[in-house]
Amino acid sequence: MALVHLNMLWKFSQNSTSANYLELFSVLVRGNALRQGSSWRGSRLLVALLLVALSACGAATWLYMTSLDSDVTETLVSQGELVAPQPRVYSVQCSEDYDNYKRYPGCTPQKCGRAVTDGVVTREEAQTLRRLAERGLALAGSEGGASILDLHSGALSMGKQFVNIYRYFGERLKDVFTQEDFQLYRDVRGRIQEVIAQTFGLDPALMYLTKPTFFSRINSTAAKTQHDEYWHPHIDKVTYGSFDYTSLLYLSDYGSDFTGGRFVFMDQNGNRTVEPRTGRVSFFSSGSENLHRVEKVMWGTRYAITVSFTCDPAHAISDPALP
Ligand SMILES: O=C(O)CCC(=O)C(=O)O
Ligand SMILES: [Fe+2]
Repeated sequence: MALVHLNMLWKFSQNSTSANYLELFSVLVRGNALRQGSSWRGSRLLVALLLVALSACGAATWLYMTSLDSDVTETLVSQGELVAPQPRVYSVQCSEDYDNYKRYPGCTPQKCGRAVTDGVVTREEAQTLRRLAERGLALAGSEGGASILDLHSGALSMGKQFVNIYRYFGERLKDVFTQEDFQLYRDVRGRIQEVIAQTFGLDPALMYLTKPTFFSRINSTAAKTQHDEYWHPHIDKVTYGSFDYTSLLYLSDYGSDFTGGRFVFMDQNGNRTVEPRTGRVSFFSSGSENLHRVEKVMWGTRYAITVSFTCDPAHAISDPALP
């Protein structure tokens, strides 16, 4: 279509000489200049004034809209930063959620907030855990969205459901995971527990690992079941019940391994994001003071581990172990 138009224009221009065009143009310009003189200058001034007024209106509207927009995003920690040796801590007021549960002195949140540290798990350790996740999830995986491997219960996404890796793969698992892999998971879990206790002023001996604790792999393929829709805003204490402190250990890098997939705290006055970085631990009290979501992954693959703690010994689980 566009080609036909271009051809027509070309043929048209062949029939009129450029001299004719120039003559016509100069007559028009001279005629206009003589007739319109000062009124032309006046209308140019008017147009300029109109443009200035319009830009001022535009700027004012933009300022007003951004001040109302609750979607304004602040980056708490970017991928490129290295937060070490001390965690970066942001305090928030505790919600009343904890009042609905039995209180455990030395553990139940009295101080709430969120924190990020790159000083607890090394990049190498995170890469080893990532390879563990890759091998485990390669056994099956969901049909899209997020895939989960829970080393404690053995739950592994398979198509639209879950299988139990310990039952389904039995002895063959020894070719996939080593005792050292599980030892590393236990070490890392212990260090995360320590840093959470230090940050929130708790007794680490009164905190217990709780379920689910899982590796997640997220890519940009469309989720086929609700299970695999990882992006919904949620409160961990509501979603998982037993959680008092949630931690996330990231096993890949925002920006180079994947895009999208930032972690978003959804506060009343705006969003605050944490950009995943290999070896980064992000942790927070699990009540509604920390409503959050994960952005949809646009490109690449994002790996993370969710490791969470309860104050209620009845909800404690033992560390995952190879059978
Ligand atoms: O992977 C993340 O960054 C967050 C996952 C999450 O919100 C959860 O496991 O409850
Ligand atoms: Fe969550």
